[in-house]
Amino acid sequence: MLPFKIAVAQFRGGQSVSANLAACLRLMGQASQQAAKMIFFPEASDFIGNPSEEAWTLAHPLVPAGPFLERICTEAKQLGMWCSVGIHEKSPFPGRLYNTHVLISDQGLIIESYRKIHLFDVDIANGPRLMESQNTVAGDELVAPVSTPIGKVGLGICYDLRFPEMALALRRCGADILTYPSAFTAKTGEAHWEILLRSRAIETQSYVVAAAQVGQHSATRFSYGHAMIVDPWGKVVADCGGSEEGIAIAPIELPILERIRTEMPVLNHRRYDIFSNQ
Ligand SMILES: O=C(O)CNC(=O)[C@H](CS)NC(=O)CCC(=O)C(=O)O
Repeated sequence: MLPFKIAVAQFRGGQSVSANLAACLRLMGQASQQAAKMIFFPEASDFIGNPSEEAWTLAHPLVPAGPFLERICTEAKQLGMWCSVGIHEKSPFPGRLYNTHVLISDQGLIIESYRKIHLFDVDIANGPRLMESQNTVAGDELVAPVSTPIGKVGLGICYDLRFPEMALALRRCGADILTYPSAFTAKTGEAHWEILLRSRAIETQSYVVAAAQVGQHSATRFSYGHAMIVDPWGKVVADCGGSEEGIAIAPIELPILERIRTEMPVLNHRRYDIFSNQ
């Protein structure tokens, strides 16, 4: 049997949920034409760059899901395509949201969700100053990798990819594919994005799939793009580039992953007797 193909997507999100939804549906159509079994969308695919009071009114819980997620689920079912998507989820704390990664099956069902555990509170000279925790509540759970037709998918989000202990924990829990829907800043993206993604792939010997926001979202917000797929050897096998909306396709070949893990069994070589597991 041929390996399943997946599509990693990028687009320039904005404040309008309907415009962002239209972009996602366009990209799902393209992925379907190329026979992708699963599509991966960026962090904050529902909206990005809105004032926080407006974000609170636009966000929905997962149950019942809001119109954005409902429509993506319907399309996933119609096309028979699995889907990973980053959205804002309304939290029980007034005015505050979770930054959530949702996994949808080819039956259009929400199979799993993960709330970002590392929040991006940074202040870089001549670079971004973003205080995510001002309107976002951190999740506090790692979610077990999800069985899908392409393999077991471990869920992260954006800034999480800077924390190798999380990637390794997902690998120990059985992940074959690590996913980081993202909205990386231009400055940090240029310096770190590809290196971080390849590092997580090499050290966990897993596929890494990172969908991305791209381009200018608002006067103050610009994302780096380069949505990509990295194979378990650390090779970039798909890259959407730094400017355009689009998808890039690659096959997921689990036999290659198994061979790499067998030939160099780094997981078995870890010295937890010296370096604590925690
Ligand atoms: O708030 C939203 O609506 C969407 N969320 C984001 O854009 C998040 C939090 S501000 N961005 C990142 O985590 C960038 C990380 C990054 O750029 C790095 O680690 O260098």
